[in-house]
Amino acid sequence: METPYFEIPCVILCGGKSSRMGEDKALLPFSNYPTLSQFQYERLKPFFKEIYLSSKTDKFNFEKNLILDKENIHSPMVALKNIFETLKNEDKIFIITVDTPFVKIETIEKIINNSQEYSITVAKTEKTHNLCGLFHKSCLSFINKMLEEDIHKVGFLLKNSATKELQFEDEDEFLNMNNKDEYLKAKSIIS
Ligand SMILES: Nc1nc2c(ncn2[C@@H]2O[C@H](COP(=O)(O)OP(=O)(O)OP(=O)(O)O)[C@@H](O)[C@H]2O)c(=O)[nH]1
Repeated sequence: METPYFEIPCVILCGGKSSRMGEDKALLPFSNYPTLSQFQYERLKPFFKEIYLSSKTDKFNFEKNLILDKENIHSPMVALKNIFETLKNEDKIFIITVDTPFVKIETIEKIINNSQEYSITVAKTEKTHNLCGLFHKSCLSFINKMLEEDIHKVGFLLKNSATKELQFEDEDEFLNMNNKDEYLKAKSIIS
């Protein structure tokens, strides 16, 4: 099979509070990398025309492209706003979270290839993976409207946009690390 290459940017969300983890999950060691952020960045980089980390501060100790949030409040909606405003010449951006290191490239390819007529195309297994998918810049006006009204739920954005939820079967692929148990589980899978 040919290695995919996507002519769009990918942005990895790394600026959350990590309150359930108790420490910044973006900076936890993972696999052979000093941090999960670097793992996710290096793993996805070869497949996209550009790759970025989205965060509140430059807390990363490696060479990378970075998009800093302009607002201090913790919210993925704030991150999405800053991403679209920074990459303003891009129509479509692939968004993924730092804490989902097992999402397959074939899955990303399927999402991108099935996104044509939608504003947002995200992965779904039993639940919808709101921040694993392709977002079109047409979302930005609704994101701004939500932020004006202090609404921060990504689910609300999806419900009110032309969203396609693409079904996948492998739940393990979407393992995300919110707490220490999930981190230990992910580490045992990767090593
Ligand atoms: N850039 C940026 N990313 C964010 C922000 N808030 C959340 N994220 C990212 O969005 C993704 C989903 O966040 P969650 O895992 O639900 O929340 P979290 O804040 O990291 O963790 P909890 O405090 O335990 O809920 C993660 O990859 C976060 O790093 C933000 O304000 N700015």
